[in-house]
Amino acid sequence: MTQTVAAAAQTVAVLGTGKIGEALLSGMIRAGWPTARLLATTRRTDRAEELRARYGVETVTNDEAAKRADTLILAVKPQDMGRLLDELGPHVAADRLVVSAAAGITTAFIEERLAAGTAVVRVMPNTPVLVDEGMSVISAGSHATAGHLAHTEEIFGGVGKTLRVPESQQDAATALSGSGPAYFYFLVEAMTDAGILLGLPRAQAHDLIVQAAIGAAVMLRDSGEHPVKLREAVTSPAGTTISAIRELENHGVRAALIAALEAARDRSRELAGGNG
Ligand SMILES: NC(=O)C1=CN([C@@H]2O[C@H](COP(=O)(O)OP(=O)(O)OC[C@H]3O[C@@H](n4cnc5c(N)ncnc54)[C@H](OP(=O)(O)O)[C@@H]3O)[C@@H](O)[C@H]2O)C=CC1
Ligand SMILES: O=C(O)[C@@H]1CCC=N1
Repeated sequence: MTQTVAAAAQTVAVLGTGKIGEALLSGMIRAGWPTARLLATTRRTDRAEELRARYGVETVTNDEAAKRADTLILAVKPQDMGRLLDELGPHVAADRLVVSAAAGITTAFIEERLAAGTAVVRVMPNTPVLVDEGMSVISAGSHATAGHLAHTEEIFGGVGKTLRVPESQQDAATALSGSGPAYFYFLVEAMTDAGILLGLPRAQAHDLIVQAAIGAAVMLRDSGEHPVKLREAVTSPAGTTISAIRELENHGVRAALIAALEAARDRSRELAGGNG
């Protein structure tokens, strides 16, 4: 997908180019950002070499990224954020936009460690940005303007959908959307094991479940129907599906999912406190 990048004159740096940082970097390149306008930072030189070879982007130190980039996307682990901000603080001019993709880290946590008035935006993306089907949930910090939010949407909108929420909803959004893909992979893994139990070869079981997941996802997205209605259409009287649903209810799968997402939300809330 090649798009016109209105803000192409802007330089964007990804600081901490691991799994999500690389996914974003590759997505921005697919969306038409000139590599000359992108910078990446890493902690290890072998990782920097890998990124240069794979994408042709310049890799620099965190200080240099802070000096040269208009927008800094912070993609280190929440536990590394305090240290990174201590390192960056003196080098980030107050006219820069700082975007954090870290779970749990509040915009206030970042603002306190940067020059007064620096614009900060908090974003929770997810790994389907790798296939341009990401979801990025966006909240403004106290100095971020409509222009800063629009610029952030331009970056993340190139690799999927975006949604603005008040920052008070970010931990919940992280539980649903940031972590969300992992729950579906977990279900596919478990259902493939069930296929083995029922005597199917693993590859065939995998293909059947993945296609069921894709079909169900497209119907959920495109039909406009409530999931209950879609499930009822599969569930024939005295048939196979209701036998399975009874077992899911007997095993408390609905309650387990609610508890799981609540635990993810609570962990997100804890993470800003994990910086020392
Ligand atoms: N993975 C996901 O699905 C999602 C992750 N996130 C958030 O993204 C962030 C990163 O997660 P993820 O990509 O999974 O983790 P990774 O560990 O893959 O990426 C973090 C990267 O940051 C590097 N790093 C750490 N400190 C520095 C530093 N001071 N300077 C430069 N680079 C540094 C690490 O280097 P090294 O390799 O040497 O450790 C690592 O490559 C987290 O805050 C997470 O909450 C948000 C949404 C989804
Ligand atoms: O597991 C995590 O903490 C990160 C944040 C959302 C998805 N992965």
